Amino acid sequence: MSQIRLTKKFSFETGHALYGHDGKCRNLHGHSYKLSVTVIGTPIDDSTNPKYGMVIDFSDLKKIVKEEIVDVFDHATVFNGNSPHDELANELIKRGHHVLLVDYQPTSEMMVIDFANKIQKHLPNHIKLHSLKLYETATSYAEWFASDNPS
Ligand SMILES: Nc1nc2c(c(=O)[nH]1)N=C([C@H](O)[C@H](O)COP(=O)(O)OP(=O)(O)OP(=O)(O)O)CN2
Ligand SMILES: [Zn+2]
Repeated sequence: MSQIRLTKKFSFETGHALYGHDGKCRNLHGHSYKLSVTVIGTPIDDSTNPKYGMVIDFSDLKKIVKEEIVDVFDHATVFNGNSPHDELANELIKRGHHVLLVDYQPTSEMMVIDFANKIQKHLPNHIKLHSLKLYETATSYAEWFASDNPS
């Protein structure tokens, strides 16, 4: 049976600041992130299986990505918890804001690595994460490919 790549697209609005950056991105600002998630596998060959002909039901892929990424990052502000921004973040959390303290600099590169790890943990064994593409702006994106990152 052929290997097929399947892609679903997501979007979410997230704020961030790059502590120590030597340009405008050190300031608190936000993006309308666009994330494309591509998995690879063979379509189910059992006509009695309700998922017959599918690599993965798009709605099952959506559930994983929504729970792990979209619902967590949407309308949140992401700060590098390993930087002095942790003080500001903790003050915002105390005041009831949706803040994420991550253990990395929240660039598109580092976010796409985090997302790959989160998605991989929830995929069934027979389906592999092929790649992720994360648009931070209309003209800037980071990509993660499984083939570039053998485990
Ligand atoms: N390698 C990276 N460089 C930058 C990142 C990043 O995540 N990885 N992030 C930023 C800023 O957060 C922000 O995304 C600005 O990006 P930029 O493409 O410079 O945005 P512009 O609005 O200037 O885009 P134009 O389309 O060129 O106007 C900075 N760098
Ligand atoms: Zn930015």
